Amino acid sequence: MTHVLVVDDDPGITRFFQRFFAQRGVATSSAHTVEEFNLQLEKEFHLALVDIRFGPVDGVQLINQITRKHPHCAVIAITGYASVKTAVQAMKAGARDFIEKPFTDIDQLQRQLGVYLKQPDPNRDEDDPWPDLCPILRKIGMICSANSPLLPILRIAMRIADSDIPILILGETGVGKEQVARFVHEASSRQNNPFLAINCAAISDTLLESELFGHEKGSFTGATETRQGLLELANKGTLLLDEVADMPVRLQTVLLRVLEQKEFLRVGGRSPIRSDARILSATNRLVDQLAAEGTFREDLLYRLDGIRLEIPPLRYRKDDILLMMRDFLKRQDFPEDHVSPDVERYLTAYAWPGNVRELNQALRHAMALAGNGPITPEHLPARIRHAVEGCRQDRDGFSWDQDLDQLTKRILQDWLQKKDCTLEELEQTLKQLNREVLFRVVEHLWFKYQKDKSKVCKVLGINERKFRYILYELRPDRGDSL
Ligand SMILES: Nc1ncnc2c1ncn2[C@@H]1O[C@H](COP(=O)(O)OP(=O)(O)OP(=O)(O)O)[C@@H](O)[C@H]1O
Repeated sequence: MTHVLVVDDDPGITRFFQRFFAQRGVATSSAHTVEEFNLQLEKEFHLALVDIRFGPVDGVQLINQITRKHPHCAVIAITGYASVKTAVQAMKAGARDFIEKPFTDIDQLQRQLGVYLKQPDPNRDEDDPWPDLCPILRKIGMICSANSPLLPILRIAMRIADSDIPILILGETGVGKEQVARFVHEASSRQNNPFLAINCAAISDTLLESELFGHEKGSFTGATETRQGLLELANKGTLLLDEVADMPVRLQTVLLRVLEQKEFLRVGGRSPIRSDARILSATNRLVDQLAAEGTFREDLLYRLDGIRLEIPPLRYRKDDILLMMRDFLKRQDFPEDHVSPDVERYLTAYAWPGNVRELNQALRHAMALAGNGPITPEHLPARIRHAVEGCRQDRDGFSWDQDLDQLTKRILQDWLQKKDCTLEELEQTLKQLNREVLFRVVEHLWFKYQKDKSKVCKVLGINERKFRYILYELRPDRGDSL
């Protein structure tokens, strides 16, 4: 018999669920206190509903405990309407979904929870482990393995796809931010309308303005006819502002006004235009730092940053690397068994600073060199071979030298590109480097110990409060994601 655990300090809520599940032939246990929770944790259950405001205790911690002790148990967070952000944090901690109090729509609750009460289907297609996500992944050609740290992010994306919460997608270059934006679009009821993206870093201030908002005929030299902008074209669909942190400051001000007033003017236009485009934004920059330095408007950041989806770097997604490799070769009709096992070792040991984009390039390179023969490590780009062969790896095959070398180079290169490099700036750059290295250490341990905060703290020799403090000190933009 299916067994559900309800963790809520409000007896009204536990009684409600006891009745709800009894009517559906499901046994329920409840926990109103931490002591009761600890007792229940030792028992077996298939589904747990956890209030994220559980008295003095952080419900997210309880979710963590359940998912570690019962990895196959689905956990659903219970949240008040105003705390969707916290619910998203709960999903980052391993909850599969969240339900919002008060429960007024019983049919909706039945639909949401019913999925988790079903017995596993013996005929289930093993290639389709998440029937809700897989059709979308297939449609957009996106790969995500069952163990991927990307999976909880996609679950969150799926859950908030139809809301109007602004989504800010963060992650290193080539990690799949645009793919995730497309996923949000496809998971929403906007899917049959356009999905458009614009790179805010790639074009000049005036061209970007005209691309975004359109222009009237004759509004500037070369404007020979009236053109709609992307905001207008994406009406009822989705517009991704890629590299949003690089948007020129003047346009940031215009965009903020447009988001506030919900209407805009074409360049040279007089009549306000309304667009029901859902705006998503993405960046690989440290956006909070830019806001603190004044290069990115804080009020605009606040507007765009309803919920952050942090896309994990490819080096923490080793199963994804192998799945992507197989998928790539399959699409090129390259026989899968034509790849030497050593290649897989190289691919999973490399740090992939250019993430998925770099992986695809490396596979293209290897295929071209291998011709009709099997792909061996010699066919991989030299930088990958050298990085893997020349580096020290820890017991998991993680290559610190490579990862930290690349990080150092990137940060110092950024510094060198500044026009007048003063000593003071160098000092700041080195401080930033220090922080980044420390953050990488924490990030690495976080994934290594499968997000078990207490284990990470033990290794670092600090308590959990200090851990949070360090994270926010190091990278306020990423503290949320760990
Ligand atoms: N999970 C994935 N499965 C399959 N392909 C992917 C995945 N993630 C990214 N890609 C591919 O990798 C390439 C880069 O992805 P994308 O443009 O989404 O990254 P990005 O983070 O937006 O990059 P940038 O920072 O340069 O804007 C694209 O060709 C995309 O199709």
